[in-house]
Amino acid sequence: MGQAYFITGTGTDIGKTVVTSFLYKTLNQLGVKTMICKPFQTGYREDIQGYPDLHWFETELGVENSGIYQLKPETSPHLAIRLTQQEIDVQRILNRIQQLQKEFDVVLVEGAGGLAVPLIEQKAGFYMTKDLVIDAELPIIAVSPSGLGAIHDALTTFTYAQACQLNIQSIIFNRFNYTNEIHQDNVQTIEKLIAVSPLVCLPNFKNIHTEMDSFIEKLLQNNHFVTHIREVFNCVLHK
Ligand SMILES: Nc1ncnc2c1ncn2[C@@H]1O[C@H](COP(=O)(O)OP(=O)(O)OP(=O)(O)O)[C@@H](O)[C@H]1O
Ligand SMILES: C[C@H](N)[C@H](N)CCCCCC(=O)O
Ligand SMILES: [Mg+2]
Repeated sequence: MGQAYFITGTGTDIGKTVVTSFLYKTLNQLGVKTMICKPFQTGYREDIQGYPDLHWFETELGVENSGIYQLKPETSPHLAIRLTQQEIDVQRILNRIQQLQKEFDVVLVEGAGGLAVPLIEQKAGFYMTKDLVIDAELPIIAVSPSGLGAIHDALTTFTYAQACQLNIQSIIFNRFNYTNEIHQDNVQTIEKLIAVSPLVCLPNFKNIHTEMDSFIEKLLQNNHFVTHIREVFNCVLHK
């Protein structure tokens, strides 16, 4: 039986899909049978005649059927559901994740937006992203930017996760500027504040389509990284 991990972040547009793709490629390189699942995708895009994350996973990684619910309005899931009157069955999501865990060693489940996002508005209140994480019993991998403002965003996300008694397994920084003092200090300061060591700092790729593979190739020669990713993914790695 494999394990699913929830990929969340400090907000929308911060790189969850890019990080999910990075992890998918890296784990596959390490012989780990990996799949991606995006339970809620909002924001239909006319230019691609589809949904951005699902389209990315298909065109960049060849991963099909990563979605469960797609909603056209480019909004929070709870509002898109209200606007479209789409029926949502949480059990369908839980069953899909369960089924994928039977078929794969690792399942990367990407959230919609940041961690504190409402998914479904119910009479009794909101079914939040954290409720899905709890119901599906998922450890979390958080994605954070590293530039100015990242300390607040990362710390509030982690504090919210702790308040919800969620397990933050690891953090990955995105669009990291290796020569910038603020970026360097932010990563160190955030690590001190949340006591979770970053798995990797992804650079701001000039051409993400061509540069990520060589970045991963170099990284896999670093034994410290391979040991660390082995720990994060609970030694499901075969090699
Ligand atoms: N490290 C990076 N290098 C280059 N481009 C990046 C990087 N990270 C993100 N991007 C680009 O920034 C945009 C937002 O990234 P991404 O789609 O991964 O965000 P997201 O958090 O998944 O957003 P959403 O909340 O909509 O799912 C995309 O166009 C993506 O290609
Ligand atoms: C449309 C966007 N790209 C994401 N798919 C959904 C973002 C939800 C954000 C909710 C909020 O924090 O206000
Ligand atoms: Mg995304």
